[in-house]
Amino acid sequence: MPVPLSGRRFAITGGTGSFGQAMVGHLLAAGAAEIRVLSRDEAKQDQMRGRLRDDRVRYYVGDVRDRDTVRKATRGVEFVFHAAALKQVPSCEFFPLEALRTNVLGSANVVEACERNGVGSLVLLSTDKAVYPVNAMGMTKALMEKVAQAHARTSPDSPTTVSCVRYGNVMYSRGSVIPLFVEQLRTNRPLTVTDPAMTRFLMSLAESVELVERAFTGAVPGDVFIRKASACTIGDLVLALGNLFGVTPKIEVLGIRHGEKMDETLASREELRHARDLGEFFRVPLDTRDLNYAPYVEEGEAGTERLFDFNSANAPRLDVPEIEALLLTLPEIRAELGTLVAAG
Ligand SMILES: O=c1ccn([C@@H]2O[C@H](COP(=O)(O)OP(=O)(O)O[C@H]3O[C@H](CO)[C@@H](O)[C@H](O)[C@H]3O)[C@@H](O)[C@H]2O)c(=O)[nH]1
Repeated sequence: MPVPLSGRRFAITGGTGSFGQAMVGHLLAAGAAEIRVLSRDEAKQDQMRGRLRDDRVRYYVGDVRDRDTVRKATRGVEFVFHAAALKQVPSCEFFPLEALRTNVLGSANVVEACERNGVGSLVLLSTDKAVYPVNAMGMTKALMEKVAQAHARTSPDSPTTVSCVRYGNVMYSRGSVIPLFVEQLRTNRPLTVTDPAMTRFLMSLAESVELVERAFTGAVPGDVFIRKASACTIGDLVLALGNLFGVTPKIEVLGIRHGEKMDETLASREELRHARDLGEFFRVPLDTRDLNYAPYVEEGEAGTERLFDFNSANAPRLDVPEIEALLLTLPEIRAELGTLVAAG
C-alpha cells in the first residue's frame, strides 16, 4: 500500500545533491508539509533556496559526521532519506579515512538519530560499487549497508524501518562522465575515455527517486532494494553522444583510474539466492539467522543451485540507438542540443 506523501514531514541528508534536489521536487509536488535539507555547503543551499522559493523546505547546514546535528535535523520528521556521502571513487582512494568518517560513521549517526527521534522509515542510498567492493568508496558503502542491516537485526522493536537502495550510475549527476563528455564536445576537445570496453548501469534521476519511494513504502527492516537497470559500454556512450551532437568525437584514452572496475555488480549471486524478484526490482531481505549456525551446518540450506551475479556485463545491454533515445530523455541534453540548433 503506497504511503501518501501529502502532509508528511521529511529530511534528506545530502539534500542539495542531484538526488536530493530531484527528491525535494518530487515531494513538494506531492504536497509534503515540510522537507529538511541537511548538507555541508551553505552556498548550494542558498542557490536551492533562491531557485525553489518554497518555505516548506528548511535548510540545515551541518555534517552527518556530527551526531548532534543529525539528531536536530531529524527531530519531528516521519521519513528520512540518507544521500550524504563521499562518492568520488578516485578521491576516496586517496582519503579512505574521510570516506569512512562520512559513509560509515556518518551513516551510523543517521541510523541512531532516526531511532532516537522515532522516525518511521529511513532509506539509505547505496551503490553497485558496494558489491564485491574493490575501492574505498564501495567498501565504505558496503559497511554502511551492514550498519543498516545490523540495526534491523539487533533492534527488532525499533520504531524505524531501516532499509537500503542500491543503484548504478545516475545519468548527468554532478561530477559524472556524461556532463564531462558534453562539456568536452561543446568546447571541441577530445573525449577523455578511460576504457571503451568498460560497462556501467545507467539510470535516470527519476528512476532513482522511484526506487527510493519504493523502498520507503514497501521495505521491511534490513531490506535492500535494487533496480534491474540496463547497462552500456563507455565506447557506445561516446558513439551515442557523438551521433546526437552530429560529430565524430576525438578520443583520448586515459586507461582505468584508481580503484575502478571494468564492470559493476548490482546484486551478488549470494544475495540472489534469497532475493525476491519483483519484476523491475529485486528485494534482498535480511538474513535473519542468528549466530547459532549449528542447524544450518548440520541440516544444510535449501537452494544451493548455481546462480550468477547481476552485473553490467550480463545485464540487458543498451545499443547505440537505445543510448541515444535514453540521453534524449535528459533535459540537460535537450537543452544542449537546443543551444546548438539555435547557434546554427
Ligand atoms: O573522464 C572520464 C571519466 C569517467 N569515465 C568512465 O565513465 C564511467 C562512469 O564514470 P563516472 O561517471 O565518473 O562514474 P563512476 O566512477 O562509475 O561512479 C559514479 O557512479 C557510481 C555508481 O556506480 C556512484 O556511486 C558514484 O558516486 C559515481 O561517481 C566509468 O567507466 C569511467 O571509467 C571516462 O571514460 N572518462
